Amino acid sequence: MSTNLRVAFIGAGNMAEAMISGIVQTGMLAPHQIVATNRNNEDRLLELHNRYGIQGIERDKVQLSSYDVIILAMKPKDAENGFLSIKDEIVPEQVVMSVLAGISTEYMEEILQDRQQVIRVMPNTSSMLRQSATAISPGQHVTMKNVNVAKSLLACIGEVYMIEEDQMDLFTGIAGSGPAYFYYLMEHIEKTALANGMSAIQAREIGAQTILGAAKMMIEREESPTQLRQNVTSPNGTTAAGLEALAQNGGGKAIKAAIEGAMNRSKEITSKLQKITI
Ligand SMILES: NC(=O)C1=CN([C@@H]2O[C@H](COP(=O)(O)OP(=O)(O)OC[C@H]3O[C@@H](n4cnc5c(N)ncnc54)[C@H](OP(=O)(O)O)[C@@H]3O)[C@@H](O)[C@H]2O)C=CC1
Ligand SMILES: O=C(O)[C@@H]1CCC=N1
Repeated sequence: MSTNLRVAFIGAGNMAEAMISGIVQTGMLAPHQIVATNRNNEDRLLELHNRYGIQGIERDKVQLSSYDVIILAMKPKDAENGFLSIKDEIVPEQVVMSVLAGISTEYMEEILQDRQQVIRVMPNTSSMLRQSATAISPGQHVTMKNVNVAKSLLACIGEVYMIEEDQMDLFTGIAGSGPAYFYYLMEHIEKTALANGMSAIQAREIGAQTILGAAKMMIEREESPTQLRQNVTSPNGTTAAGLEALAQNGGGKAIKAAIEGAMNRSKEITSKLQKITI
């Protein structure tokens, strides 16, 4: 499905690129319907233009009034500057999405004012291959039409989940930050494989295929993860030995700590920013 929608990314880093890559692949928007801008890295704007055909334009040359959707994608520490920099150029009919961790719709509405339509979004970098798990929480002034626009735009980058905003920190801990936990796991798989004589190329391919296969089983089969794990585990076999070593080394606790660590950091960002604005 193609549309006339025009989308502006304010912030042109890793997350913006992953989303642009996914959106352009679907053909829902032609590249010229997308602009990306940043603070001052012109080489990066040219790079995105060369890779995806989108417009990469310096901030002061982007006419925000001609875009339907504005997606903020700078770091949370730059949120205040970022939001204030668009405030006087937008109207409430436009929808402002933010992918910033810890930035609430309340913060966005307060800083932008005028009953601005806002949506908090948490994608992940698997957007690059259209495999993101993306959450959205609409603000209080956004129309159902624009929620649907957001859903169909974000469907270009993977699965979309509409969640209550009080679950957004947890979602961030599981899915926004989540790919990094699997990359970390993979780094250790590779390291161990190399230390035991396997080539780096083989280790990467075999480790990734194993993670992919397990993920597909969890998506396509009805058995619980516990059942799927038990199906791999023969009594007194190799998996039992591996799982025992994992438990003895705090594997489960480490996963819980990782998710809660990220979740708590998201909450901390929210409360620190509230202190700045109030
Ligand atoms: N990376 C990830 O996996 C995910 C990230 N996010 C969120 O996405 C956001 C961006 O992360 P990421 O892409 O990794 O960060 P990057 O550091 O890669 O990119 C940040 C971008 O923001 C730009 N920028 C900063 N301030 C402004 C401003 N005032 N106006 C316009 N552009 C500005 C920077 O421009 P310049 O280089 O010119 O300074 C840069 O292009 C974060 O808030 C993060 O929480 C959400 C989900 C996943
Ligand atoms: O690390 C971060 O803060 C961002 C948000 C989720 C993933 N990356």
